[in-house]
Amino acid sequence: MATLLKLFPTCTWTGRLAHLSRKGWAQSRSGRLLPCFPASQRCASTTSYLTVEMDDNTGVAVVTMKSPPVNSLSLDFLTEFSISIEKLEMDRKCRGVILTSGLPKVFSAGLDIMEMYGKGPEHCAEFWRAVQEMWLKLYGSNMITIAAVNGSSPAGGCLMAMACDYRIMADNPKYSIGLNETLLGIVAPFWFKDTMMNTIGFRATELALQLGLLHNAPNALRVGLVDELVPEKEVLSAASTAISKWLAIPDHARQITKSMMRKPTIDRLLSHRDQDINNFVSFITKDSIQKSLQVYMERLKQRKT
Ligand SMILES: CC/C=C\CCC/C=C/C(=O)SCCNC(=O)CCNC(=O)[C@H](O)C(C)(C)COP(=O)(O)OP(=O)(O)OC[C@H]1O[C@@H](n2cnc3c(N)ncnc32)[C@H](O)[C@@H]1OP(=O)(O)O
Repeated sequence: MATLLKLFPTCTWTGRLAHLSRKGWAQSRSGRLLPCFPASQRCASTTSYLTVEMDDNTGVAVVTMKSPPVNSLSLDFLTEFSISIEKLEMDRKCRGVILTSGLPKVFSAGLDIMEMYGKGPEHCAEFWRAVQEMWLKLYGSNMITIAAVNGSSPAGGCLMAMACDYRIMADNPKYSIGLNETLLGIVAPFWFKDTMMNTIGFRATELALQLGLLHNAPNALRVGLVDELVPEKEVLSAASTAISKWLAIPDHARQITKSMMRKPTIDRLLSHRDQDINNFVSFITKDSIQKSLQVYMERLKQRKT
């Protein structure tokens, strides 16, 4: 408990653990005093954008993104996200993470466009490093990672989901997922492309990236961008069921296998990290690209009227 309190300073215990720590014993029917073990030990910590609920019994943490209106990935959000994943990674009891959204209709709207619009080169560089960090933490995690995609998930939101080991999406044709960067007049970087290729293969990625395809849920399942579709209300419970299969595999064997599959892709970014930041900064600060972002944002806002 001490370790978890160190990791989650704002931690509040739920279930019967608080009761146990006060009393610690229960009376059996025959009247004997028996040590009382809690049925479940849950620990929840909340930051500005995330809630992390750790269940010590299962070793699974549910990370819920809650940054209204659309869970866009701002610099602050990304920083908090990476810190939370790092903390879970260091927690020896945590073997798996379910990533989901606490907002209706949206898993994540992807990178916060306002972090890339009208900002100077230093800010853009800091932002891009945070985007890289989020991906490195998630794609390179030793933990089992399941994305419970309970809403739309364009661009950076899709990257987040693809960085997980398994994706379950709400069976709602109104929800879409994909790397739609070209629709904004921008280009998905090589490691976004690599992540998608590793997920759905070369040809499907070539089509998806050039056309900026946002697949609705049934199409996402068809191309293999998600692994399961379930009724919206069941996304989280389906993720719990799915993760139990992964938990049954010995950690060391699963982790080495995961690393074998993902390391070359991760190493490619690590060995070009600064160059990738410089590319991003010089691309995104171009007047023509700034104009494209402005037009895209205006269209987004007009859609509502
Ligand atoms: C060399 C490499 C160079 C560059 C690489 C860059 C890679 C970029 C990756 C990205 O992730 S770019 C972001 C792409 N994201 C999108 O295109 C998503 C846009 N949003 C939507 O499609 C929808 O908002 C939605 C997610 C489907 C949700 O729809 P809904 O109807 O529920 O909400 P609404 O559209 O009304 O939006 C509410 C509110 O939020 C603002 N918004 C939406 N998305 C973003 C975003 N990504 N960043 C910042 N702000 C966003 C939207 O404008 C509305 O604002 P308002 O209430 O003030 O009008």
